[in-house]
Amino acid sequence: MSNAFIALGTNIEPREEHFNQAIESLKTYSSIHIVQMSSIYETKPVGYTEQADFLNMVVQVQTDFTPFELLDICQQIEQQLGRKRTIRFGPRSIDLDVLLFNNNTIDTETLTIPHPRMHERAFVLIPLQEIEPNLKFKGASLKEWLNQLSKKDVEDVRIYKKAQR
Ligand SMILES: Nc1ncnc2c1ncn2[C@@H]1O[C@H](COP(=O)(O)OP(=O)(O)OP(=O)(O)O)[C@@H](O)[C@H]1O
Ligand SMILES: Nc1nc2c(c(=O)[nH]1)N=C(CO)CN2
Repeated sequence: MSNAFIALGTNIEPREEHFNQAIESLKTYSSIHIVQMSSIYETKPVGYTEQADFLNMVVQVQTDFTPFELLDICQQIEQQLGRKRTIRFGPRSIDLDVLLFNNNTIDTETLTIPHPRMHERAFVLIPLQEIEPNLKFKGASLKEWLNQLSKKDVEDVRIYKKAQR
């Protein structure tokens, strides 16, 4: 069994429903077990700022799939939920990014692990820190990566719905 973290993002309504459907779709695979889910955070758009606020969260899964198979499943779920690719970093009904897969480093045309932009995204690091506070990647802890970000980036990530534990 491998251990992986997947980041979810949405900024098209019904946002929470998109998360619910994506998680239900992940659960339909007998080779994917959801181990932990973060709270849901409401976050200011990063990159392309003229768009609605996002909901973001991170889930930890155990899986028998390869990283490439897991990426493929994430992309199938995006398609099912009507993801359209128009503006880069623009609005989306759902985005599922594979953040980490065991301690693997992968650098191919279609898949990069660790996710190439995760270390600069408070909307990823904060939910990840909630469920796996001691995690390290690319030689630094989540706290160290977060300390590199601006105060505003961190403040722009707010709890929207606390996880039930
Ligand atoms: N770790 C990864 N997780 C998801 N997609 C990845 C990863 N590494 C590379 N990719 C590639 O990135 C491509 C673009 O992904 P996508 O359209 O979701 O980008 P985006 O959501 O607009 O931006 P970002 O990748 O910064 O979140 C995908 O087709 C996929 O092949
Ligand atoms: N707050 C926030 N901003 C973003 C997000 C996201 O998920 N949340 N995703 C992006 C492209 O992947 C671009 N900008």
